[in-house]
Amino acid sequence: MYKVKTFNLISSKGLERFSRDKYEVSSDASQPHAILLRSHKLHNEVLDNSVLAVARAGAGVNNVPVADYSKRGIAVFNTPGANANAVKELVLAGMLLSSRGIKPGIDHVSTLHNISDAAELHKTLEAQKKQFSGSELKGKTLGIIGLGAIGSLVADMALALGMKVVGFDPALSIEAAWRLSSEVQRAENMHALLAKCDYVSLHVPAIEPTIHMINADALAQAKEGMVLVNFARESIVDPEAVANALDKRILRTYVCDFPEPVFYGREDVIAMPHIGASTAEAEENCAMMAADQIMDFLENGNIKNSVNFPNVAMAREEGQRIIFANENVPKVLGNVLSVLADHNVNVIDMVNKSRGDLAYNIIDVEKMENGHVIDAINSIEHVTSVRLIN
Ligand SMILES: NC(=O)c1ccc[n+]([C@@H]2O[C@H](COP(=O)([O-])OP(=O)(O)OC[C@H]3O[C@@H](n4cnc5c(N)ncnc54)[C@H](O)[C@@H]3O)[C@@H](O)[C@H]2O)c1
Ligand SMILES: O=C(O)[C@H](O)COP(=O)(O)O
Repeated sequence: MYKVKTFNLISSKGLERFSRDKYEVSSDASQPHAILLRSHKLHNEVLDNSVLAVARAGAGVNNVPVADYSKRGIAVFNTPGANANAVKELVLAGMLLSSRGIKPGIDHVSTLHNISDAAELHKTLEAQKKQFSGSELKGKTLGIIGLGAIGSLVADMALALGMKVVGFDPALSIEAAWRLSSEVQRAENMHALLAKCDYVSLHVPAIEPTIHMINADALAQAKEGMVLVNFARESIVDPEAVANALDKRILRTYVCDFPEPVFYGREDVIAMPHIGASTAEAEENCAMMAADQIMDFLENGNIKNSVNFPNVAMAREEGQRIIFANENVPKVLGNVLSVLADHNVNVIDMVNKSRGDLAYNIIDVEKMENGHVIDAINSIEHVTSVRLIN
């Protein structure tokens, strides 16, 4: 029986993927084989040695200490693109809220509840509505920083609305480049993008090079009156620098999914409670993808959408499967094969792949009589985890 421990509310559509005869899934599982979570922060959790995999039902893995887990041979997964449409739609809402008097207009209407005569109410509203006029998105320029799953959908949406789109992504993958519309203009650097855009939307992961990438220096380059939209992470912007740019009217509005104390009381900040991915569809997509990835990893050792391990998949053969991870240094695979030879174990098929400092291996072998093989592999220098699947 495999045990999966959950944090956060995970969609039942995902939890139902785990068959009850093979899996025990609960928020209080002890000695779990896998963790399934959303935004719960794992940095302060002591993780049982039983854990083989951590799956983030979502995109951002900044709540998971990935580097520490890599050293322990724990595979970390996310669910690329599974919530991208939900975020894209809220980006549109954010841009519309920043451009039209939608929120103040609705608030104003609710203050007129004591006018009981319909004709008088209509007359008052018509007389006052000029305070809530705005401008259109069509014809304006949107800059997108980060053109991955979300950024590329935001680009398509903006082009369909008649906006011009400028993008910046120095780490763009080939796959993401294929997805991108040829109408997206490429900015040479972030400053060039900031200088010419009426709206700028951030879609980068929270990693060392992106922390506070929107700081005082960057905002000094911004086109006056720009709207900054941040559905990525709070740490991508320096909140003090954003507040300062709003004070100086360099920024017209800051739209974000990550409220900060410094923004309270400001009418030029539209802050939402991290609900970019909070749609039934996104929650289901993420949970189902994460559950499938955990099951294929636990049952077959296959890896898809890991953020620290290489993608590896090998069809199952008769016999048994040995799976091990190791530091990516010479001789480890050779030493493991020597152990198998010493114990008279016949190899049927194998795959070895590396990613950065890590290597991952699947070896299918004829059924072994000797129970000490796994212990022997475990004691080889640089092997970080090993297991046997029957
Ligand atoms: N508000 C929410 O609820 C919500 C939901 C989903 C994702 N997110 C956030 O959005 C981020 C992006 O999600 P995604 O699904 O598009 O991820 P993704 O991995 O598909 O795309 C991220 C893109 O950012 C690019 N990038 C990396 N460093 C960069 C840099 N320094 N400058 C410019 N581009 C850079 C990458 O090359 C990649 O193309 C996530 O990491 C997460 O933090 C938030
Ligand atoms: O990175 C993500 O996928 C989002 O921030 C979603 O977070 P959530 O799963 O807590 O809604």
